[in-house]
Amino acid sequence: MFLGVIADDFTGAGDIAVALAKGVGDAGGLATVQFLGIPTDNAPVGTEAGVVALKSRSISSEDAVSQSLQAAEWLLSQGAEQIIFKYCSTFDSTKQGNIGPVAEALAARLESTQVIFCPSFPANGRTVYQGNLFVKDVPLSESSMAYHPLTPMKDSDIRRVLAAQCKTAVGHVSYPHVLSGSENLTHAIEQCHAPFVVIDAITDDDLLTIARSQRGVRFVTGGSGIAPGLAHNFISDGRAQGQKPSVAGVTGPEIVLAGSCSSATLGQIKHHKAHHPAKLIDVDAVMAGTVSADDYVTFLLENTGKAPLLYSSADKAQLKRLQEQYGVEPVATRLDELFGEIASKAVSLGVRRIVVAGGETSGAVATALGHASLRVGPEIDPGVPVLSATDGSGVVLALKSGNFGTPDFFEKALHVMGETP
Ligand SMILES: Nc1ncnc2c1ncn2[C@@H]1O[C@H](COP(=O)(O)OP(=O)(O)O)[C@@H](O)[C@H]1O
Ligand SMILES: O=C(O)[C@@H](O)C(=O)COP(=O)(O)O
Repeated sequence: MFLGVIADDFTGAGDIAVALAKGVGDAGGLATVQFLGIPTDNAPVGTEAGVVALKSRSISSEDAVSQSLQAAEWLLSQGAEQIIFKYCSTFDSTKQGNIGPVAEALAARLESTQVIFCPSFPANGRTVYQGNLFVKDVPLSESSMAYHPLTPMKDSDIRRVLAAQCKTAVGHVSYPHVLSGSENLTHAIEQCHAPFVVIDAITDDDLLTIARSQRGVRFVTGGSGIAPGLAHNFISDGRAQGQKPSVAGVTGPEIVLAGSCSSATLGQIKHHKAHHPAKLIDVDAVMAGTVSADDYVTFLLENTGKAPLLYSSADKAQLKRLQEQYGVEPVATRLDELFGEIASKAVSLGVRRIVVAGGETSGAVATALGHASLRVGPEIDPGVPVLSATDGSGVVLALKSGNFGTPDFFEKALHVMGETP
């Protein structure tokens, strides 16, 4: 294993896994496997990049640090030379962290005196300029991320967001240094004299420059945007051959589950509902215990073949009412459990293709399904691959970050899952 990734949620893990597997242009990427939780066994022979998916974004900082350190130990034991801490391209975090505390702990373990922070992901409209994160043409704090159910992002200046989460000094390397090429950039990073360095990046070319500057660096942090270049470092050095991600297609019964309340998912639900059977989860009934997973599984199984959608997703006003009435954590936890239970019942009854919208929701579903690892297949939309269980169960998953994907994503995902390379 050349590269080891610790991802703070399951959709983010798939996002970076496909970026590493694709690499740069025709040169291809690394043989990448995504692990669900901290593995107990060795990685499959031939794994060049291993991505450990944690569900550590919204848990306590202590737990996030402890799990991330354990993941790092396993990756190091598999031979990983470079460790990446992958967080969201919108820097999703709570007031306490967990980006800052986890990065501090990993930097100490890996004896890194300087660490870059690079969430930029231009393919999905996330760029960083003057230390401020933009989502398409608006600052982060004016995007829908300001209303996220668990990690509302109210400040676009990620230098300030990071500094508030940790004791380590946070510096900044500005855009002109990135434009000046990787050698000059390396020098600018050193000159910054702060242990944590936020770097501006607007285009994919900028990310390649930044990735080149990180060749041989033991610890890097970022979104998935920087990953193709980091994979490419091993290919251009002649250490890996480069390959294209592919997995065998599956055409079995299908379901779509959405727990994300992000604006892209709300648009995808609206689009999908117009032509497919869809059911909204009655959150009040769930909280009162008057509906069960079985009720919803029945709806899904009655409609397989027609791409049935089950969703809890709510708009800003509904979300506010539900969270005020039941509490943010209790309602999210109950819905995550429900989605997990529904998915595992559906698989036991023959469902083989599952599309999930939402990072936490995907984490709950994938954990409930219990696959130890997933092979990375083709990319459906930027940052969302087909993932195929390696345990012979024939299950394929598409775990979509809330704000990723075109309006027709759900149908498209089911179609790509069925394609054989
Ligand atoms: N109607 C709802 N009311 C309150 N919370 C909800 C509702 N629907 C979903 N949630 C919770 O909101 C969170 C959405 O987060 P997530 O799945 O990570 O989506 P995203 O990828 O958009 O961030 C989940 O924990 C989910 O259980
Ligand atoms: O980096 C990204 O934007 C994604 O990989 C990601 O982590 C998004 O998080 P969710 O929307 O919570 O899935």
